[in-house]
Order: sequence, then C-alpha cells, then structure tokens
Amino acid sequence: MLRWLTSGESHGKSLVGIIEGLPAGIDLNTTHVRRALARRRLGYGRGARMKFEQDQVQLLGGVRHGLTMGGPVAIEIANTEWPKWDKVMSADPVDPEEIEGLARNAPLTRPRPGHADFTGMQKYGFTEARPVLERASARETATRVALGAAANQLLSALGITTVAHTVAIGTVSSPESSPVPSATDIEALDADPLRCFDAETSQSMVAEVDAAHKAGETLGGVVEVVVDGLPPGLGSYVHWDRRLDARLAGALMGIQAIKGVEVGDGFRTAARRGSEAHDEIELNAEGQVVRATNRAGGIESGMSIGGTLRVRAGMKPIATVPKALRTVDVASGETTTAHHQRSDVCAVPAAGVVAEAMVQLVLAQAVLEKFGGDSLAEVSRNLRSYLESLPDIGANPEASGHQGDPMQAPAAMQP
Ligand SMILES: Cc1cc2nc3c(=O)[nH]c(=O)nc-3n(C[C@H](O)[C@H](O)[C@H](O)COP(=O)(O)O)c2cc1C
Ligand SMILES: C=C(O[C@@H]1CC(C(=O)O)=C[C@@H](OP(=O)(O)O)[C@H]1O)C(=O)O
Repeated sequence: MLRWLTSGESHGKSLVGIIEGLPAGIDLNTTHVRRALARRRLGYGRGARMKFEQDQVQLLGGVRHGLTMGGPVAIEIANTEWPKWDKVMSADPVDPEEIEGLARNAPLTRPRPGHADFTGMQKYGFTEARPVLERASARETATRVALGAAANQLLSALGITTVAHTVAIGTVSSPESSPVPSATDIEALDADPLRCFDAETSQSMVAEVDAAHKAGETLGGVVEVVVDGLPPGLGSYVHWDRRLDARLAGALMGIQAIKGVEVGDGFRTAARRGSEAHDEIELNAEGQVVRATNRAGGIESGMSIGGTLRVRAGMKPIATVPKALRTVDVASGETTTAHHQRSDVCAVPAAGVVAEAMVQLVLAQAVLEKFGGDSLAEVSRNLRSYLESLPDIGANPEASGHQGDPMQAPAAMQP
C-alpha cells in the first residue's frame, strides 16, 4: 500500500514528508521536487512570504543516484526564515528571557474566524493561537506537493499525466465552453498569473484580485485537476472506501480551505435530466468503445473509465482578512477584531498545484493497488498485461485494438 505522512510547522526549522510503498526504479531527484515546489509558489495575490521562500529541498532517504530503491522516500523542505524563528519555535526549551518582548512571541489571543485558531485552542488546551496556526497553516502543503512530485514520477512513467487550472476566482469564472487543458499546457498555465487557461478570463481575475486587495478583502475560487492516460478499472464499486471518487474527494477536502469537491460536472449534473446527464457509449470508426461526452469526469461507480478524469475543488476566501473580522480577545473577554499578520489575498493558483499533488498521490496509490510490484518494471508489466487482456468489445472485433477473449466481455457488452 502507498502511504504518506507530513510533519513540521510553518515557522519551524523544516517540513518533512515520507512516502512509503513506491516501487524501486522510479526516476526521482531533487530537481523534480524543486520544480514542483516552484510551481506552488506562483500565483497572483500571494503574500510576502512566497517572494523570498526558497523551499530548500533535500532527499533524505529512499533514493540513490536518481532512482528510488523501494524503501520509504523522505523529503525535507527547509524554511528560509528559520534563523528569525529559531528561539520562538525551538523544539528544545529556551530561557524565557531570550524571547521575552519579541513581537514574534506575543500571545495571539484574538482568534481569526475561519481559521483553526479558536477551536484549536479549545481542543488542544492552548491559551493562545501560535501553536495552533503553526500546524494549521497551509505551509504544510509544500510537503504534499513534494510527495506528489514523487508519486507523479511513477504515474508519468506509466503514461498518466496530471494538470490543474483555475476555473474561478471570486465571482469571475471561465466560460463553460472553455477548452480543458492537458499536460502539454502546463508551461502556459504556469506562465499565467492565475493559472487560468482562458486569457480573457485571466485578465478579469487579475482585476478581481486587485480590487479585493484594495478593499482589504480576500478571495477564494475553484480549481480543476485534469488527468489523462488512466486505465479503466482503478478503484471499485464493491465498497464505499474503495471508490476512486470518494478517495479523491477526501484527499481534496483535506486541503486547507477547500470547502467543496465536484467529480466531472458534479452539481451541474444534479440539475440535468437523465438523458442529458450521462456519457453515452458508442463505437468509433476503429470499432473501439468510446464515450460521446465526458460529463461524469472519467469515473463511474467508483472506477476510472479510461477517459479524461476531471475533479474540481472550491476554496473559501483566505481567513486572515485585512479588513479584520469581529472576534473576542480570549485573554480579556473583550469584543475586538481578529489578529492580522502577513497573509495571502488569494491562494487559489497555489491550491491548484496542491490539488494536483493530492490527486497524484491518490492515483499512484490506486495504480499500485491494482498493478502493484516491487519494481517499476514489474508494475509496468502488470499494467500492460491487464490492458492486453481487456476483452474485445464491439460490432467489428477485427478492427478493435484489444487482444483479449471476447467471451470475457460482460454480457451486456457482447456484440
Ligand atoms: C495554498 C494555500 C495558502 C493559504 N494561505 C493562507 C494565508 O496566507 N492566510 C490565511 O489566513 N489562510 C491561508 N490559507 C487558508 C488556511 O490555511 C485555511 O483557511 C485554514 O486552514 C482554515 O481552513 P479550513 O476551515 O479549511 O481548515 C491558505 C490555504 C492554501 C491551500
Ligand atoms: C507559508 C505558506 O503559506 C502560508 C499559509 C498561511 C495559512 O494560514 O495557511 C499563512 C501565511 O503564512 P506566513 O504568516 O508565514 O506568511 C502563508 O504565507 C506557504 O504556502 O508556503
């Protein structure tokens, strides 16, 4: 089983991620991880930290001479500001005199609505929010992106590609008719200030961020992750926790500030009549079974169906609102406004890169479940043999690309 864990605080010495269960022989080096992290730092509307943060990467274990060895892969991302925080965030006890009077050490007693501050204090028994926000912060998503980069090296070796793009910022949305990008568009998307595939919409999004910034506001939005090259049959209908859609939704909802997930056309499908909601099955000129549309987003009954997979995630506006929200000072009991520190105005493009990483991790897990092996060669062999054994289906079997036994086809699909 592929599993992963992250550790570390926003202003701690570093973040650490471990991914366990990757086969041996995957091409993975520091540059792959660095590139992924550089993409996460992009995006119009991010705060001061992303301008100087270096995300300094070290592969600590599991990789030798650019290839995985089959053991857990450990990745460290150093926090650039650590020298400034080394006393305030020291793991070992410090002499209280050394940090007394430091602004960075001032108790945060005015919790921000919409962030983890207040309930985190109640739950873990803290009298101020510093120990809460350090871990609740989306700084942690840098580790997920690093781990996603490792998972992506497996997927891309198997011909599976992933890309995320921004489809909405605040009330500005890409038109429904906008084309869906693929992995060949990654560079163009990364070059766009909001990682939006529609140039005109992107300009309006920039204006929306500027207006929010000027008004002391923050913004959320919607990202879509698009995956190509998936085989049919990842995940399953046999039990709720094996469903690929459920696992993707859980992984996306697990990203800070994500409040909704859609698979394919999601909530838009809920408003359609049945005859306009599904993807009709037909034969193309080569006699292969294809879908006339992709409303389901490449998943039916918890399984990948082999076409393009599309999932969306909706992000709420950043909780650290410059036009500070009402709160209660937990030290004095007085009504006041929430504490405000350096913060993003809009982090939707970065959330897209994080969403991409979470999808990569879940898909790598599903691929290894079905085609698992100890080396990349073994996994590739298992995948190839599965694809070759898929039954011939269609009115013109001679034209079909598959090699398998037509008698294995489900009865409803027999010619
Ligand atoms: C990439 C990214 C960057 C974020 N940057 C900030 C930020 O600068 N300030 C802030 O208050 N929240 C930021 N957030 C959101 C908070 O982490 C999030 O609102 C908080 O954890 C509470 O969200 P929740 O209710 O979903 O847990 C960011 C989220 C993401 C995904
Ligand atoms: C550090 C990152 O994002 C941070 C996420 C975040 C939050 O509250 O989630 C608050 C801010 O932290 P800081 O106060 O240190 O600037 C963001 O910069 C990052 O994405 O790497």
